Amino acid sequence: MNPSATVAVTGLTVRHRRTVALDALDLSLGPGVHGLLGPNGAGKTSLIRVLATVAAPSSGRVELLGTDSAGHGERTAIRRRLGYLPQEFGYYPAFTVREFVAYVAWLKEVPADRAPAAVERAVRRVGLGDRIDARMKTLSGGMVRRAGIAQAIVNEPELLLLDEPTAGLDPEQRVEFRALLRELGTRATVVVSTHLVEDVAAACTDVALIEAGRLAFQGPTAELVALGGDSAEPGGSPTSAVERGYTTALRAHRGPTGRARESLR
Ligand SMILES: Nc1ncnc2c1ncn2[C@@H]1O[C@H](COP(=O)(O)OP(=O)(O)OP(=O)(O)O)[C@@H](O)[C@H]1O
Repeated sequence: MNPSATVAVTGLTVRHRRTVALDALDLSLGPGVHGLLGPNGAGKTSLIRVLATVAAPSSGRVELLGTDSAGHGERTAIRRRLGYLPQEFGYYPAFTVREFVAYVAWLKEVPADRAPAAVERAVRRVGLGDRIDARMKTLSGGMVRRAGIAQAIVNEPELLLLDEPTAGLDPEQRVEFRALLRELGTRATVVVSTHLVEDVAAACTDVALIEAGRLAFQGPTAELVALGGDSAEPGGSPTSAVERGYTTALRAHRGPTGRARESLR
């Protein structure tokens, strides 16, 4: 396990009643943008929820930002330094975008003298500057998602966890959001769960592919692309190259029986 890792997970098992969502997973991540990929039900949300400290592991060890997250006090300290966008999140519909993001800044203990500027900067960074004083209930679904991203980055987190952040964003916003991700990943450890391979091709330095609660592939995006081999189609796009790598890695992980087995690396 890399000693400089900001996320170090060993033997992580998460069970929901009889379902094993994560099966003794080992994972180590450092700064950069990590695309978290996998089929429906692979365990992506279960993993992000444990990393966000909102769900407890059934067993295993989870070290975040150099601290074991098992202790209550440690979790509180970690939360100040992380940002989290859940797949679905609640908000007071009568809050303005500014109030919504400021409330999270307060929860994260952003110093009061710095909070107003931090809120404005986060809202501007997601392209909602002109709607900062609009009430949440008047926003479109994609705008609510962007407000959700703003609350996740308001404390300049060292660990940023985004569960399907591009769902509902229009194409222009997706392009801008990917640029923001790349910028955030120069300093922070960013984990983005997504089904959109375009997100991975455009914004992720690394990929972790999970299936049936186990790691099927982990490495630089270029390595996943290389696994897919040369394009059969002339002028194949970077997106189709990631798709081929994804499929090849999953098939190798499943083996000839078609069932998941040990990870590739
Ligand atoms: N609250 C729950 N109760 C029971 N089973 C659950 C619960 N949450 C998740 N599961 C199960 O755990 C497994 C992993 O689910 P999880 O949501 O982590 O997958 P995912 O990779 O995020 O899926 P998707 O791509 O569909 O969002 C699935 O089999 C799912 O049905």
